[in-house]
This record gives sequence, C-alpha cells and structure tokens, in this order.
Amino acid sequence: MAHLHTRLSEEAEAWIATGVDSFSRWQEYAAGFGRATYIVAALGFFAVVILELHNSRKRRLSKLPPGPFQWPYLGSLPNLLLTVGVTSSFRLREKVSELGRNHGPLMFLQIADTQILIVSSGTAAKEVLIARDEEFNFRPQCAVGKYLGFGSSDIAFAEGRHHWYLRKLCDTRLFSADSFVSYGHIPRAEALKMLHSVWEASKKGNGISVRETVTAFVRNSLCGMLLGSAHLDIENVSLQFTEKTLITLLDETICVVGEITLSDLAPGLKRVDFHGRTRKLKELHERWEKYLRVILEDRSHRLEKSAKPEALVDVLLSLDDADMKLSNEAIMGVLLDTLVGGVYSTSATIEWALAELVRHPGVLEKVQLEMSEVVGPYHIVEDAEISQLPYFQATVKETLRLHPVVPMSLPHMNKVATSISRYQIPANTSVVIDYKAIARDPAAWHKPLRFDPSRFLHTSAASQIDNIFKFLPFGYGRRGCPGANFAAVLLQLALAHLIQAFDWAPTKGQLPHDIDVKESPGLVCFRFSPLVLSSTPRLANSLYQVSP
Ligand code: HEM
Repeated sequence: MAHLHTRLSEEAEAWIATGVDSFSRWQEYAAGFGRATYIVAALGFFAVVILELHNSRKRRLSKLPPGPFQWPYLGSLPNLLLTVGVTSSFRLREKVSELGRNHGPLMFLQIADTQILIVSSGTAAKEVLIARDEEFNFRPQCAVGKYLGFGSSDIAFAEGRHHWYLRKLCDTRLFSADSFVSYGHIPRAEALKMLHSVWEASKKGNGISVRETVTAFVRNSLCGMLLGSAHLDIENVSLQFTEKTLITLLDETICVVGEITLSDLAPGLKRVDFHGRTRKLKELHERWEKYLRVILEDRSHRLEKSAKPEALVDVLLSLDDADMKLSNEAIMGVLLDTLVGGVYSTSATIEWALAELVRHPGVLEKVQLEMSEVVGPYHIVEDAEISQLPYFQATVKETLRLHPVVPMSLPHMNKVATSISRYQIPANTSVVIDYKAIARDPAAWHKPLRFDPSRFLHTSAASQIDNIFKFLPFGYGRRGCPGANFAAVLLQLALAHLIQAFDWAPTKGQLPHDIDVKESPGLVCFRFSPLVLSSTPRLANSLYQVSP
C-alpha cells in the first residue's frame, strides 16, 4: 500500500512538474505572442497615423472638403461597413448622413472608385442648387436609371436637352395649374370617397389604417389624372391586370429603389449583384413595361376615336411637333416616375401630419377651430377655402419641414471639376443633398425637433425667402421636384377633408405620446409602423354620402 502510495505521488509530482513545465512554456509562448501582438498593433497604429497624415496632406493640397479616414483603394468603405454592417444596406444612407453632420456642411467621401460630396447646410445647398445648378444637374449612371428609367429616358435620370424638354413638359403641360383645372375633379371625387370609407369604418368602431387609406387616395388621384379614370378597364383586356397588379408593382419598386447596395457606392463592384438587386430591377422593368404598354395601346385606341385628351397620358401621346415627339420608352419612364415618385412621398407626408396632430391635440384643436370659422359645418371644405386657412397651411409646412419624406436627394453629378466655397470638387463627384439635416439644423431653427406650426405664421416676405434654403422638402432648381405643386394640392386636399370631417385620437388604451415618430429607412421616409387611429365624425351624416 505504502509502495502504491509512493508510486502515485511520484507520478503526481511528475505530472505536476510537466504541468509546471508546460505552463511556464505557455507563459513564454504567451509573452512572445503578446509581444508580437503589441508589435503588430503598434505597426498598425503607425500605419494608420501615417495614412491619416497622408490623407489630410492630400486633402490640404488638393483642397478637398473634409471627410472621414480613408484606407488605400477602399477609401471610407470599411468605416461604413464596420458601423452599418454589410447586410443592412438600408442603413447606409443614415450612416452617411450622420458622418456628414460630424464633418460640417460639406463632406467628401471616397468609397473605392466613387467620390461623394454630402451637402448638409442650407447655405452650401444654395450654392449647389442655384449658383452651380448648371454644373451639378447631371446624374451618375446607375442600374435604377437603366432599368426603371427605361434607359435613362425618364425624368429622374435623363440629362441634357432631353431632361430640359421633359421638365418643360412637366411645367407647361403635365403638372401645371391648368392641368389641375382640367383634372382636379378626380382628386376631389377621391377625397369624398376617402371620407365615406373612413366614416363607414368609424361607425363600426374600427381603427383606421391611415397609411392604407391615404395611399389609396393619392394612388387613385394620380392614376386617374395620369392614366384616365377608365384605366382599370384594362382588367377586361387579355392581360388580366387588376388594381392589385399596380399596387404590387409600386410596393416592390419603392422597396428595391430604396435599397442602396455596395455596387451603388463603388462602381468597381458593379459585377457583383449584391442582394440580387440587379436581377430584381430587370424583372421589375419587364413587368412595368408589360403593364404600361397595355395602357398606352388602350389610350391610343381611345384617342383614335376621340381626339380630345382625357388624361395626362393622352397629352404625352398626342405631342405632334416632330421635335417634341416622345418615344414610348420615354412616355413609360415619365409615367413610372410620376407614380413611384408621387404616390409614396405624398401619402407618407399625410400620415406624418396626422401622427403629429394626434401627438399634439392642442394644434389639432386650433386647426379645427380655424376650419369651423372659415368653412363651417354645413358643407365639405372647398379648394378656394383652403387658401384662407393660414394655421392649417402652417401645419402642412411644419410637417414638410420636420418630416421631409425624401430625406436625401437623388445623387446629382458634375461632369467637370469645379469648386464650392473654398473647396475643389473633382469631376464626376456624386453630390447628395441632405434635406433632412438642413430642415433640422439647430443653427437655422429654434428647437428644430419640436412640431410647432406657429413658426410659419406671420412670416414677412423677406423671411419667407430666407426660409427657402432652410427647408427644401421638394429640392430646388433643375432637379427639384416637378410634381411639387400637384403634391401640395393633394396633401392639402386630403388633410383638409380628414381634419374637418373627423376628430382623430389614438386607439383605445393609447395616449397621444404613445404615437412615436420612429422613421423607416429607404428612399421615402415613412413612419416606421403604419399609423392606426380612431376617428369620430364631426359633420352631419348626409355629408359623408358619395353620389354614385
Ligand atoms: C410630398 C410629396 C413629394 C415630395 C416631398 C417630393 C420630393 C422630391 C425631391 C426632394 C426630389 C429630388 C430633388 C433632388 O434630387 O435634389 C424629387 C424629385 C422628383 N419628384 Fe418629387 N416629391 C413629392 C411628390 C411628387 C409628385 C406628386 C410627383 C409627380 C407628380 C413627383 C415627381 C418627381 C420626379 C419626376 C422627380 C425627379 C426630378 C428630376 O430629376 O428632374 N414628386 N421629389
């Protein structure tokens, strides 16, 4: 036994000795490894410092605007990816905006072979959009323009003379005040239909899905004016399109367009189809083309029977001056731009306005009081009365300021090298104007995050002009929104009807401040979750009936 015990302790001692031995070897190894790590870290640190010194010297010499740290070839791409993650491409736009706010009114980003200038102050935007509008009104070539812009023949991606001509058409024939005189009965009828549907739902005590309701109003109004009220007759034609076809096309398009991928930021990576986006764009192009061709054929047949235009598409189809004739591709591009560019931006703004009014019951009460005084309870508000409602108008402006639903411009581009203030801007720089940062700039607005329509009341003519570059919800200049007038009319029409005809409140169990203002990412900035509210009719039942 004693022998066994001695052997065991000898073995244990040997084992302990080996352990101690390997532990000390491990310690040596770890110390060696630690030293190596320190050396690598120190070398890395020095490399970063040298690169940063090199970068800032390069910037100083080339007089580029300030910007984040740049790695060789990749530029600031790793910085963005580390903070945003490769998969959440939607968040890239937000991250770029955040970086811009940290670097001042002009920030220069180099991402692989792409140069981007972020403009985030009213003064800098004024220089790009007024003084340098001619230089910066180009668009970088991209897959969205190629597929959804029908080979960049639409409004948003066209350039040069073709773009100039399309914009002239928008101003004089498509989205002019005269067009609204001819086709304004369509949104007015749609507004009454919307009141009827909300009234029906509130009688049943149902919550109202504001987004669904107002998107249907804007979509039907724009489609009616653009494609004619009979556009859904194509359901009877062989291709069997339904209203759902258009809704699905619009929903899918806004989703794909809102996604920025690495290939957008770095054309060198164009061959890689991140998230299968190019495939989706190609497929959407084919579906839109099929849909819009049927409409064009249908309208052309109708025009042969009666030469009188009954919709804006007829205006496009009947341009007879040889110089002015548009190809079918260009017409389809204009229709797609108007539907995709108009429907969501306008409906998202209406939804934001109602969300803010319910969060601020005092403001809602004030708007309703003004309406009761000017319009009264015996008829539904009319167009002419809307211009006599200053507090209501101020509420719409404040919504556009606080919630610019197109938070960043589509990229503008300069084809030749130029300069802005004291900085040099190389040729082919993508210039993105951060409209949201401008509208919420604390240097321009007192308590910028507060919803306060009174900031737009009693403003002198001078401060109204001054305000133009303090908030630019529709952009400005050659690339500014051509549908701004239409959008303003639709916004005011829908909101005036909804506010006069109903009291709005959070649904049961919620308080006004439970209605949050979290934003969705993407090209159009919606409220994150669709707004559901409770509505109570304020007028006599007979006013909610729609004549067939
Ligand atoms: C509240 C509603 C709307 C807002 C906030 C809005 C805002 C904007 C903004 C900020 C731009 C880009 C400006 C830039 O790149 O610098 C834009 C462009 C555009 N918008 Fe709108 N928009 C609205 C409604 C509409 C409507 C109703 C239409 C059509 C009827 C429309 C058609 C377009 C088109 C075609 C462009 C491209 C213009 C070009 O590149 O020349 N938008 N919009």
